[in-house]
Amino acid sequence: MAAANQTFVMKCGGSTLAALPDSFFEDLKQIQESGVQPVIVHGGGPAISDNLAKLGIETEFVNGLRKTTEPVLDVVEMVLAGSINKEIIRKIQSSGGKALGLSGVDGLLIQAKPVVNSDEVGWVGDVTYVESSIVEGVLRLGYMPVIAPIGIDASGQRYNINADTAAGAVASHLGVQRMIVVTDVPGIMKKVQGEKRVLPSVSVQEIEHMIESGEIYGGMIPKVRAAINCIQGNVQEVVIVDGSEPQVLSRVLNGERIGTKIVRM
Ligand SMILES: Nc1ncnc2c1ncn2[C@@H]1O[C@H](COP(=O)(O)OP(=O)(O)O)[C@@H](O)[C@H]1O
Ligand SMILES: CC(=O)N[C@@H](CCC(=O)OP(=O)(O)O)C(=O)O
Repeated sequence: MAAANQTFVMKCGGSTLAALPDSFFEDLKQIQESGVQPVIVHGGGPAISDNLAKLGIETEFVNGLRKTTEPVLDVVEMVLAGSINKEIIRKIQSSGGKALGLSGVDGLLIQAKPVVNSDEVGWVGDVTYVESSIVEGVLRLGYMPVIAPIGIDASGQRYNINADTAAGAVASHLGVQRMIVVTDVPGIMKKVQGEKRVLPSVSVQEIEHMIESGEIYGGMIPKVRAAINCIQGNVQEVVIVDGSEPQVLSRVLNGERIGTKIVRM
């Protein structure tokens, strides 16, 4: 196990949340008990899409970002800060862990401004500041913070923030060394001699090249962009892993080579 009192950020994607086995949450509880402090930022894209469909509200993505009108924003907040956040809290508590749910709106935790192409995507935000003292306070109380990626600005306007982007910003502002991105694929994959393989590590340059060539696309793009942004600061490495791998979190914390590591080079 990694050194006591080490804090790491874990981003948990909507693609994998429902399928995470009980053993994932047991692992999380053991990590917490060992004194390593997880900070969770979660997504929930598929659940948002399901709820919008049920309500008959159309939705579309522009370069991986959901076009967010006022009615879409209502559903995004309801699903992320409501049902998904509380489902994660219940699962952690059922496994004996201690968790406290927050959205980025609470205590002005995630402050945001409109993204540059807001004329295209509507109420989508970029993070301007993270009130890390709130996260640190929750950790001091002995709870793992579980954060829904809704942002807010000085006027009280809410924003829909991509969960990878929010997690990267939380990691940067907290100054943690490691961010673990839990998703539904075993890492960044690349075709090598006709066979798809997981890349054990990848540099910023290789990522840019793979985006250009179309080998990295869709939901992987905000992940690698967030990773690139945070490894320019204090964060030393971002690891992308599959949540269905047994004890994936403690294996990463123990230094096992699993998934794809994005490192400064
Ligand atoms: N090079 C790549 N290697 C692995 N997955 C990739 C790659 N490029 C794109 N993807 C896609 O990214 C998806 C993960 O992103 P996403 O569905 O948004 O997950 P999450 O909900 O965890 O954020 C994978 O399921 C896969 O379809
Ligand atoms: C702006 C934007 O696209 N926001 C995302 C927020 C949720 C998210 O990012 O969830 P995943 O991690 O499961 O993809 C959305 O509305 O789907």
